Amino acid sequence: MSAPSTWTPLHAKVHQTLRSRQLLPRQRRLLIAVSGGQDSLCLAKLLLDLQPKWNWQVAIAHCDHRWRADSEANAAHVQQLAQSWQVEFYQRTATQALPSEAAARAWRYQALTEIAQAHAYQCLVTGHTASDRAETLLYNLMRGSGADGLQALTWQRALSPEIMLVRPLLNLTRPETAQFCQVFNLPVWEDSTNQDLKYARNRIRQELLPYLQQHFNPQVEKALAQATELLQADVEYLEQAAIVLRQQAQHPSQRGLNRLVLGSAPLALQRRVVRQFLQAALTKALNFEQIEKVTNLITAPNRSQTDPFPGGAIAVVEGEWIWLKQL
Ligand SMILES: Nc1ncnc2c1ncn2[C@@H]1O[C@H](COP(=O)(O)OP(=O)(O)OP(=O)(O)O)[C@@H](O)[C@H]1O
Repeated sequence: MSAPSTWTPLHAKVHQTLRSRQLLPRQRRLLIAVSGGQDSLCLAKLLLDLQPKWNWQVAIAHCDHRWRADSEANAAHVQQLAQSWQVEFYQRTATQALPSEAAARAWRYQALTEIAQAHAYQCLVTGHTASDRAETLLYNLMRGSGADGLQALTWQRALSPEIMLVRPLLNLTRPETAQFCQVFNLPVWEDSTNQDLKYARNRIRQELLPYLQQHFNPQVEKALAQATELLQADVEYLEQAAIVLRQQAQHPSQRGLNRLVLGSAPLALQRRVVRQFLQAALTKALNFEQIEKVTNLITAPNRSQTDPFPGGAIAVVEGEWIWLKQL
């Protein structure tokens, strides 16, 4: 596949991470999501260089959101690079306007998952770094997320029963990927929207983080990425404990929660059980206030109830039970 190249400390670091976290097992079919930016080029080069050690089958996918005037040229650039590496290349182009960053992201993950499904790739691999983690943590903190929102950007998560999303570069910083690209002379495509300060993420990257670095902690990105790592382990543990408690508290009809069982549990678990219960029953993500109203019913007087949720159900106290009822 790729020409043998120098083995750098970054190769060793990623190889070690893959081993210790068992992120990309041997012989898997990997679909690498490449935007053309420094992080995903660094990722693609590293995985191609490590490929002989792991016997993966590797391909590259690019999504053209058609957001920027140069997006077609960007896609062609990535295609050419894939060709020069002699790697299978897939591309999707948006057919309708994507009105926001969130819409673009949702479309991109959908498109990448479809490619992976159609061609039996077991792992979709992205170039998210510790710097992305630090930015996401700050962004979510300012929106009032709980631990679950703060632990965003996990090393891996299932996109479907057959496909894992894997992020092997979460312990590299953006300066490290930039340097790597420079050393190997990788043709990075500069995304002009990265400079646009109307996007909150760019302001965090270009204004907030440099400020924190200068005035508080030169290693602030690493520190924030580490905080994410700690939160992730806590969230995993709490979610597991909540699943066990929910099994004890939930009525077999799945429409009721037992207040006596929940009453003696810590608030952190009560909230999680209520959220899991509501999400399963209403199949909608609910906001903090809605979850809080049901959690308060654990100790509320008999006959207390909530306002209707989207879809028209309410939660009502009847003796030792909280019931979800359709109005
Ligand atoms: N147009 C694209 N085509 C293919 N892959 C992409 C594209 N844009 C981003 N990616 C993948 O996603 C990774 C993260 O990119 P970026 O930080 O720009 O996206 P984001 O919108 O912040 O994503 P997320 O919500 O997943 O954090 C890249 O390293 C790359 O692997």
